[in-house]
Amino acid sequence: MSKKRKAEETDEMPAFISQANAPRETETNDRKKDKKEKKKNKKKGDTKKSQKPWIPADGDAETKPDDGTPREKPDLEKLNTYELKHKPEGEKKGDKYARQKELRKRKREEKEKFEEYKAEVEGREYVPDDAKKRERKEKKERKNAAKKGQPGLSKEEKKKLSEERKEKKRAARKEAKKAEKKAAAAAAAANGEEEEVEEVVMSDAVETTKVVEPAVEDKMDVDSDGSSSDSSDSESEDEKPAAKKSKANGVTNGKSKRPAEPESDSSDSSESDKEAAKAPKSNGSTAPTTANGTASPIPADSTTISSYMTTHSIKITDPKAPDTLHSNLILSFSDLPTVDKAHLAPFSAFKTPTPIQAASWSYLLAGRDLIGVAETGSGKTMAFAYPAVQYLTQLPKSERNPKKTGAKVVIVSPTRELAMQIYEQVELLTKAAGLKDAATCIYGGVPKDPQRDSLSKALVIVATPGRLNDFLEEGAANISQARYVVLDEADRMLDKGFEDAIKTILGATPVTPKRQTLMFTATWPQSVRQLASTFMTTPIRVNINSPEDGDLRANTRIAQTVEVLADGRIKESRLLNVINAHYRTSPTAKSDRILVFALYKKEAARLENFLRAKGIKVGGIHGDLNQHTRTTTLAEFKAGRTPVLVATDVAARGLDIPNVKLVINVTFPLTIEDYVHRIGRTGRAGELGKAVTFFTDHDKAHSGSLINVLKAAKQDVPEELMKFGTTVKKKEHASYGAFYRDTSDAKTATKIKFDD
Ligand SMILES: Nc1ncnc2c1ncn2[C@@H]1O[C@H](COP(=O)(O)OP(=O)(O)OP(=O)(O)O)[C@@H](O)[C@H]1O
Repeated sequence: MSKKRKAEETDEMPAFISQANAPRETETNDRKKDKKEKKKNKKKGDTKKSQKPWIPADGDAETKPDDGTPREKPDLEKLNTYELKHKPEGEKKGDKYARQKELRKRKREEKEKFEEYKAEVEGREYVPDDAKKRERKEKKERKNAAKKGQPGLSKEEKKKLSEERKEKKRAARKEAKKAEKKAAAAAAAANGEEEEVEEVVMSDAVETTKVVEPAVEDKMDVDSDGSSSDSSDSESEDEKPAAKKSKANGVTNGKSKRPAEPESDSSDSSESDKEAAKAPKSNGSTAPTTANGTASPIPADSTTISSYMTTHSIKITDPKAPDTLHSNLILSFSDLPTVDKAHLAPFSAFKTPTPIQAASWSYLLAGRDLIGVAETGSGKTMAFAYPAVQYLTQLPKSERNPKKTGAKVVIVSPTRELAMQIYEQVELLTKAAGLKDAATCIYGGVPKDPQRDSLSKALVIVATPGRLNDFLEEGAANISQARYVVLDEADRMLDKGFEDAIKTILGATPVTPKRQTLMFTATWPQSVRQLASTFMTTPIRVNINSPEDGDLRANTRIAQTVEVLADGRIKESRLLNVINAHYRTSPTAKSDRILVFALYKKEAARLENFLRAKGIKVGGIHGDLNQHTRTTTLAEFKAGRTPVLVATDVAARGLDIPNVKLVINVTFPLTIEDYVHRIGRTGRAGELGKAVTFFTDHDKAHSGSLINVLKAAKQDVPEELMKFGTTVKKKEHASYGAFYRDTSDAKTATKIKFDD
C-alpha cells in the first residue's frame, strides 16, 4: 500500500478501523498522540468526545444494561425550552440529536420573533434571517461571478478599474445634486421667488445679526486664512457637516447668530463689540431663513407690522435703539430661522405665533437680553423655549456634551408644578430638534438621587430655585457655561422669598453680557425692576397689552366678578352656590374644571373637605401635601376625573390646565399680582373664562389695586367695592424701597350685607 493510500485510509475510515489496520509505528505514535490529547482535554476540563472513535447511534444500547423497560420517546414538541435543554435519564444518542435540533429550532424561532417585534417597535420593515442569508449568498455569488469574469487582472488594471468605478459614482452624485438644484429653482420660481434672493437674504442675515461664535470647524477656517470660507467651496463634496449646518442656518460664512461661547471668559473682542454683535438691526433685515432652509422674504412689510403692533398693543423698547421702528416681528412660523421643518412640530396645532412670540423671537434668536411682559396664557413658555432649543442646535457638537460642559440652558420657575410643565414643553421642542433626553427637571419634595444623575446628562435644566441651589452647593450641577438663562414668573423670582437663591444661581452662570438673560411674566411691578436690571445687559422690553407704568393688566377674556361679603363666614355656602350655579348653566359643564383658591394651607384643606362632604369630586394642592400627592392630584384634575381643585397660591402661576372655565377666589391673595395670575388660570390661549372673587373687610387694603385691574380690563366695579377706597398701596421691596400711588376718589368703607 502506498504511503498516499495509507494516509487516505487513515482520514476516511472510522478511527477504530484505521487504527487496527495501521502499521505498528503509526499505531504507537497515534496512541501517544491520543494520550497527549486526552491529558490536554482533562486539564481544560473539556469532555469533548471528538477524539473518541465513532460509535453507532444505538451504541448506548450495547454498553448499558437493558432493564427490560421499553424506552418511550418524548414528544419534543410538547417540551418547553428548559426541558429541551436538559438530557433526560437514559436518553439515546439519536434522541439527543433530535432534542438538540428541536432546541435550536425553538431558539431560532424565538430570535426571529424578537427581531420582528424590535422591527415593529423601531418602525422598520422586518427582514427574516433566511432572507438576509439568501441575500448575502446571492451577493457573494454575484461578486464571485464578477471576479471570474475578469480573470488574471494585474494590480494596475484592478486599480484602474476601481478608479473608474469611483469616478462613475462621483459623476452620478453630481448629476443628482444638479437635478436637486434644478428642482429647487423650479419650485422657487413657482413660488414667485428669484433664485438670487436666497443668497442676498442669507448674507443679509449674517451681516445684520452680526454673529459671533463660529462653529469649531468653521473657526479653524476663519483662523487659518483670516477670512471665512468661500461659499462656493461648500458645494464641494468634502464640505464638513458643521459648515453645511451653518450654511443651512442661513449663515454663509460659518458664523452663528448667538453670543460667543468662549472656553474661558477672556475674549479678543471688547464687550461693546459683543454687545453690538448681539443687536439685530431693526430695519427688518434680520431676515430669518424659513423653516425649509430657504431665505424668507422680509417677514412682513412695515405697514403690516405696525398695524399688527397696534392691534395687539405691542410696545418694544430697545435702550440701544430708542428711536427705531421695530419691525422685525415674526408673524408666521414659516418665517422662523430654523434649518429643519421638523423643529416646528410642536407648533403644528397653532395657526400663528402669539404676539409675545412674534415680538420676542427675533431678538432672542439674535442673542439679546429681554424682559417679556404679556398676559396670562399668551404662550410665553414657547416664546423663551423655542430660541433656547435653537441655541442648542446651533452649538458645535463638542459644545453639546453636558458631561464636559455642563448645562447650556437654565430655566427657573417658582413652583414645582410649573417647572414640570415647562419641562414638558421644552421636551417637545428638544425631541423635535433631534436632541434626545437633552433636558431635566429639578425640583424639591422628591428624592435627589435620580435628579443628581440626570444633571450630568442635561443640556437644559428646568428647576425650582431651592433644589437647584442644593445641587450647586454640593457641586452636582454645573451651570458655569449656561449662557441662556430664563427666569419665568420673573417678578416672583425676584421677590424677597427667592431673591437670594436667584442671586446664587445667576452667580454660578457666566457673567452678563456673556450670559443671555430672559425674564418673562404677566405682571412686572416697579418693586422688582431695579433689581432685575442688575442681572441684565441693556435688555429689550417687550410689552403686550400691558402698560409701561407698571399698572397691571389682567387677561381681558376673563369675565371678573367681585362679591363683597359682609361676613366671611358665609364664604363656604357661597362657594357651593357658585359651583352649583356654574354646573347648572354652563353648556360645557361636563368637561369644565373649576379652580378654587384659598390663601392658607389649612383653609384649602378645610374647603376641600367641605366640598367633598357636599358630594363634589374635588382634589387639593398645597404645601402641606407631599409631592407625590400634589402631582397625582393635579394629573387627576387635568384629566377631569376630579373636576374641582382647591389650591393655595402654589397653583396660582403658570399652570396651563385645559378647560378651566371658572376660578373662584375664596380668600383674596396677598398681592394684586397674585390675583392676576390666579384668575389667569382660565381664559388661556384665546379661550374665554370666568372669575369670581369674594372680598371682605379683611381685604380692603387691596381694594384700590383691584378696582384698577377691573377698570383696565373694562369690567364692572361693584359699588360696594368702591366704598373700601381706591388708594393703591404699591409693593415695597426690601432693598429698593416702596412704590406708592395715591388716588383721590377714595371713599370710606362701610360693611355691606350680602344676601344669598
Ligand atoms: N402660537 C400659539 N398659538 C396658540 N396657542 C399657543 C401658542 N403658543 C402656545 N400656545 C398655548 O397657549 C397656552 C398657554 O401658554 P403658556 O402656558 O406658555 O402661557 P403663559 O403666557 O406662560 O401663561 P402664564 O402667564 O399663566 O404663565 C398653552 O396651552 C400653549 O400650548
